Amino acid sequence: MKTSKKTIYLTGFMGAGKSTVGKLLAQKLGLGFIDLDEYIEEKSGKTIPEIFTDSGEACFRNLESEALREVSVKTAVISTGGGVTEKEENRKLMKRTGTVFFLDAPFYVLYERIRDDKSRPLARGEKEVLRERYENRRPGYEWAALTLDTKGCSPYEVVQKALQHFDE
Ligand SMILES: Nc1ncnc2c1ncn2[C@@H]1O[C@H](COP(=O)(O)OP(=O)(O)OP(=O)(O)O)[C@@H](O)[C@H]1O
Ligand SMILES: O=C(O)C1=C[C@@H](O)[C@@H](O)[C@H](O)C1
Ligand SMILES: [Mg+2]
Repeated sequence: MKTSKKTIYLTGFMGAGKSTVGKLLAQKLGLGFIDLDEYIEEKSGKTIPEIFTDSGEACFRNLESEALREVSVKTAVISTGGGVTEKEENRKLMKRTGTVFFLDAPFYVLYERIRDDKSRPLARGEKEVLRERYENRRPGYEWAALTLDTKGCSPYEVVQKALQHFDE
């Protein structure tokens, strides 16, 4: 499938490279870049760990959906948070307003990328609980229009793979 749509959503589990790849892809396409997690942090004046600690995951999910609605009118590469695909309303909104990519990798690859980074509240707990979350979320990710396998690829190589899906 080729795309010419100007709003690009990158989805996938924590550590898939959405933020890293999104920034590079936006440069290559000459589009703006929005990182949904950073957008939420700027809007709320709190870091994501602070939001989770002060208000809990359910509150974060509401802020996330609200932020997604706001950015969905932009022409940009939008790197989402790892849990944005959990809600059907978010998946439908992304599909309606842009092209959705799924950055895929096996759990063990992702775990190695995120295990020492404490900025993700949901990645701080037990490895097996995180693996279960990954398995439960896969159908939501697989719902994307385009899947990019990132295993063994550098972020630059993932960008090259993504670019193959765009019209000139
Ligand atoms: N293709 C890749 N190969 C190796 N390391 C990568 C790759 N993509 C990202 N990384 C590294 O993995 C870590 C997580 O990447 P990044 O923050 O982009 O993930 P994310 O998908 O945005 O995660 P989150 O859902 O938590 O926002 C970073 O240290 C980044 O440098
Ligand atoms: O996978 C998730 O649920 C999350 C991923 C991050 O991008 C942040 O949105 C937050 O840490 C939650
Ligand atoms: Mg990110």
